[in-house]
Amino acid sequence: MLTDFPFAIEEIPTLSVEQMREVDRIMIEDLGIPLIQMMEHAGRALADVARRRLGGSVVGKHIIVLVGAGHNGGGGLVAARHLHNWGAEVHVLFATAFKRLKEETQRQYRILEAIGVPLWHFDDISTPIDKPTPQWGRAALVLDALLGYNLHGDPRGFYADLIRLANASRTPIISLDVPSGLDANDGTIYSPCIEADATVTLALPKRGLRESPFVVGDLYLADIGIAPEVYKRMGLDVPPLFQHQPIVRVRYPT
Ligand SMILES: NC(=O)C1=CN([C@@H]2O[C@H](COP(=O)(O)OP(=O)(O)OC[C@H]3O[C@@H](n4cnc5c(N)ncnc54)[C@H](O)[C@@H]3O)[C@@H](O)[C@H]2O)[C@@H](O)CC1
Ligand SMILES: [K+]
Repeated sequence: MLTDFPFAIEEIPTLSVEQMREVDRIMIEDLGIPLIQMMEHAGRALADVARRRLGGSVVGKHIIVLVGAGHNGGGGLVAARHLHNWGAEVHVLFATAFKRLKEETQRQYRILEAIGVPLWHFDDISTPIDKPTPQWGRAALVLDALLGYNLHGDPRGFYADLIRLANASRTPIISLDVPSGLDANDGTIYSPCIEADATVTLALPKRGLRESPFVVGDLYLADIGIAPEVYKRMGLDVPPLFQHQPIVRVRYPT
């Protein structure tokens, strides 16, 4: 199912970051759908694609989840929880301190802490940053939930360190929404940028994804429950993308 190519990217409206923010605003403020609900769908979709790309089961598989301060990070923490529940050995690496996390992301952090999923702040790990930490050698998969559509400029500090570590590890990477380091609006590839094997983007593709298939990898589109009325209100004509399944593959022009 997930391997179908029901839609070519040019058949689907691609959104600017500003339009995506407007989708969020209408959903939350006008329709009363809380962010945490969309975040749950986002993270669950990321976990589903991870399981599928690992052959259908994650039992005993070592998965590293890279998490930033924003809602992209929150989605990564949701995915970490579902993969843990499905039997994976999940390690979460944060690029920043708990107090810097956005409120909804802190909530997800506390849930994982209560469950007992290993949570590492990047500078807890004394390993020199230029050598992959031991887990990287064992990892079957890395999930990139460091930066989403609110990236501004070159990734800084531990974000940059984790991006370099992930790329250097040669472990397959699945990015949430956009590969961290790629500008969701104009496709600028900042330095460093995650080189994803796959990207699970949310609701509709962001414009920047069209320009750079080589860092995006295989592109999946995940249903996070956006009502068609939201797009109508924005003057967007969106086909019924998720009529058969909650996640669809999107193909780039050959
Ligand atoms: N409708 C949607 O599209 C939804 C989107 N969600 C997620 O929310 C994300 C956007 O969330 P946010 O607005 O919190 O932003 P992000 O999660 O994209 O990250 C912003 C954070 O990263 C930091 N940052 C930005 N540029 C940086 C740089 N160059 N170096 C280091 N740190 C940097 C900022 O300080 C900020 O804390 C989307 O990408 C998506 O993953 C979902 O949670 C909910 C619904
Ligand atoms: K990301």
